[in-house]
Amino acid sequence: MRAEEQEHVIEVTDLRRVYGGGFEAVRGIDFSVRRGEVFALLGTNGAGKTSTVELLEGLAAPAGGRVRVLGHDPHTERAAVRPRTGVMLQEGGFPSELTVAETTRMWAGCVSGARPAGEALERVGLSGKAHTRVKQLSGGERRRLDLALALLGEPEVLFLDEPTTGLDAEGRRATWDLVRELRDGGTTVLLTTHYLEEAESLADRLAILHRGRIAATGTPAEVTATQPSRISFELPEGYFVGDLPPLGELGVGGHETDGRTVRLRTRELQRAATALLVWADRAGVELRGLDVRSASLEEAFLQIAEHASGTAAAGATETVTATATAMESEGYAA
Ligand SMILES: Nc1ncnc2c1ncn2[C@@H]1O[C@H](COP(=O)(O)OP(=O)(O)OP(=O)(O)O)[C@@H](O)[C@H]1O
Repeated sequence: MRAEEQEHVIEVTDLRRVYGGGFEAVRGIDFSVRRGEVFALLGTNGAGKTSTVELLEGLAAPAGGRVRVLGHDPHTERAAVRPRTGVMLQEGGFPSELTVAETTRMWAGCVSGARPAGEALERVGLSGKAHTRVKQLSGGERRRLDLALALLGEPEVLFLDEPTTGLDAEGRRATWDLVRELRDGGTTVLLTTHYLEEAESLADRLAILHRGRIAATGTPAEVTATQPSRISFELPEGYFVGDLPPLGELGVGGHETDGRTVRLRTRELQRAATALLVWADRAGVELRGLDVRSASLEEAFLQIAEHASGTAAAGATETVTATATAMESEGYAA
């Protein structure tokens, strides 16, 4: 790996965000993103994803901890960071009477060294809508316009807050392709998403946020590997669970039955599946509906969120009595 690829372009340490009234939306999180990586922030509604991204973008000051983007504090050294980053917020909020081309040109006027408007629109597949008024765009087309504007300055770091919300399957895939293309060109991308498939397919690494804390982080495969694999099948006629080989010896950590359907959970998938198939073969029976699968990111996400809910229940209503210096300074106070 080249030295510049190891460079952390985003570094977050014990980051906290407190809103007016003392609500702590981000409760001390740590992560870093290397140059050229796609990093996804996942989380349930209200987990703190947007609150975190806004701190990375320098839109607000943290209540505690430290954030560095390209080696600078994005809030106090905004002038050094802003020209090198592209931001796609959840709500673009453009004047709805302007056309797509006018909006793009207007935005380009605020960006130093902006690429031509036509090129940015071409990149996101909006060239055909250049003369359409923004108010006449579909939700998905607006998201693509947001993305075109974020790309105008050819940013080194791109922040995408739910970039594919409202896009149809084709639009979503086109956006994924574009993100991969940007990553391959060396752009660092931090995105938030509700779509686990999106994170699984795009992210080099991810963090699952839950109630302002990181509940799990790693590559999609590492996060998924924290969950057991599953085997399900129908018990053959005349057989009971007790007739199966001893489940504990197969590395099966738990099982459920639903009528004749048996579901096993195991961290030793190959051993458990092999023993089961050998048993069925020797008994001369068919395991109907046999389904053997590793955990998906979705299962990992649901398990982690559920577990974190249980352990965080006591702290769910936690607020902090923030000091005035820790409070938001940019109109976020309630
Ligand atoms: N301006 C604000 N004032 C007070 N609380 C806020 C403010 N903005 C957000 N919050 C609260 O902070 C928490 C985190 O919100 P945030 O928007 O960061 O979550 P999110 O993970 O992006 O959620 P979603 O997936 O729903 O977009 C929520 O409980 C939200 O209600």
